[in-house]
Amino acid sequence: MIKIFESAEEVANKIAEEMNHNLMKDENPVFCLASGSTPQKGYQKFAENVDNEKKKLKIVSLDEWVGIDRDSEGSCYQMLNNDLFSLLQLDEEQIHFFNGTSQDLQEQCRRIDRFIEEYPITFSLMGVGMNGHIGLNEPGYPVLNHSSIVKLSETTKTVAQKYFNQPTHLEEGITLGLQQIINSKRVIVVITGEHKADIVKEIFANQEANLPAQELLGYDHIDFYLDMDAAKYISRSPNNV
Ligand SMILES: O=C(O)[C@H](O)[C@@H](O)[C@H](O)[C@H](O)COP(=O)(O)O
Repeated sequence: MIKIFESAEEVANKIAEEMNHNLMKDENPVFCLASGSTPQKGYQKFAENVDNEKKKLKIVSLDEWVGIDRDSEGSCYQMLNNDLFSLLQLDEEQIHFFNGTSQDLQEQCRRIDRFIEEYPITFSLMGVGMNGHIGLNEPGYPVLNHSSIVKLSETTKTVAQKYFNQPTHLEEGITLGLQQIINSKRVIVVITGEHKADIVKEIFANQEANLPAQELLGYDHIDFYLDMDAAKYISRSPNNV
């Protein structure tokens, strides 16, 4: 389902509601969460109202920049830590993240893949890149079944500079495979802001575009939540399209 909300604020409320619902309903909740700007407010709203149920939560890494230390500004870990983990005061054992500075990145992939086999993802929240990427599954790659090291597109390298406080050299990322995200029990994909309106049009109106985000269309357990700004070329009113 594609649902269009009046504002980004309403999308943030929906994110918090979905997270809360999925935390309560599963005995062993395993969340896979995008970092980045889109879900920040939703995470904060979720953190404001969550109770002791958070103790049963496990977090599995979606992606990380290769070569960027997890504790440095702009790493995927650091963004999620600021927006969610620290607010929830999660224990270190609850968080299972790729280490982008490891000497053995393949082992990082295998470690996270083993974790997912043991603890299947119950809830994934994805953003969409300006080039239609999901996690760091970039356009041009086949649908990946496992965690992988990928070459970043020029768009991703440029856009990602907004996360860093100084120009940062990025070439590769480590990411869950698109198929692993699709295999989650429940997935929501969140897109907000006028700057995403062009890519939204491509995703929903250009079947030839071959974008990673398009691989998530057509599943009953995957919903897309957009605000009116992002949806401006595909709809004139808040609604389902
Ligand atoms: O940051 C991440 O963890 C994801 O890899 C990435 O896919 C992100 O969700 C999009 O690039 C959108 O980013 P914004 O929300 O910052 O636009």
